[in-house]
Amino acid sequence: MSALAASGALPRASLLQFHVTEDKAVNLKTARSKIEESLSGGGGGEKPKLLVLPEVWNSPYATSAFTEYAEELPSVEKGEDMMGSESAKMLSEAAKEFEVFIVGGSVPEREGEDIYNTCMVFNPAGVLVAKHRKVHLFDIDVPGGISFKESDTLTAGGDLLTTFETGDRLFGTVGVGICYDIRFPEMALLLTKERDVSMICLPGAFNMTTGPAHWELLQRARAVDCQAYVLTASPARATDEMLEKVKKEGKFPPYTAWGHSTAVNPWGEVIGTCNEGEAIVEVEIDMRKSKEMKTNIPTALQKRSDLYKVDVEA
Ligand SMILES: O=C(O)CCC(=O)C(=O)O
Repeated sequence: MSALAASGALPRASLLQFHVTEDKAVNLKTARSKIEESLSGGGGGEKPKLLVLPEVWNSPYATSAFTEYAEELPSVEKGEDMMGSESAKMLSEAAKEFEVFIVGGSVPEREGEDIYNTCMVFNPAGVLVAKHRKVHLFDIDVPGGISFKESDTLTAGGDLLTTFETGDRLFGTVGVGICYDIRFPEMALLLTKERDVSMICLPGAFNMTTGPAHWELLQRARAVDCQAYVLTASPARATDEMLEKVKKEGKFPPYTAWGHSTAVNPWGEVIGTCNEGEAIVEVEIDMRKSKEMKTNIPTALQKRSDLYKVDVEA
């Protein structure tokens, strides 16, 4: 039995769901205060060791806003050089101060002429350890439902598999995707096949059409496909009053997020979730459950690669 099991102390992770406004300074302040709140340890128990923030938390979720709010972000290779990015600086400082892994939701990133939807991950020393640029852009048109075209302003990332290491006493190898990426089982399957992830974190911002139908379903599906935990964090849904204000005074079209930040275990069970308002969802993670599933139902070994392949280009 591992020391972890003997002490009974399983590591915890928290999903931070909060409102996003048109005011970047306010968004930075909100995110920082939610990080602090999630680690204030009211119950006297173990503090979470990993936090997940929502997709696009420093800017309105509007294609017309991304260029204006975009920041040049550091690269993993450049370590602590934050390139003057306020968002990277805040996340790095908070990770270091509170000694916690932060999967920093996503923010619009500028590199040359291109704008990406990018997730940065900081380790408890405040070092950038992973960066994922959304690979599958959210371009859909559901008549009578939702039309959105991220590719109007965003460029898709070219690196499919993003992971970081937390060690076997925490969450093992963790994969990262962003929102629409969750619809592509091949990506999740490759995270398992190539990197043997125990957990996949996906900041997201589903909507009122696909949210009720697919948000939880996709998370449970990916958890069972990959035999891993799936953690998502969404912005809180704007209240009617907030939406009215944006419609009257706002610069960008309003976006109504589904909310419902959720954690699913490798068995496919929802172990933590919330409604549409601001929330902090804290869950226990037992990465041995992922290993157990992979041993007990060894689908990875039973694939008929003679008949079909899920493959990644080097
Ligand atoms: O897949 C969906 O239905 C929603 C995706 C989305 O909102 C996003 O990628 O930002």
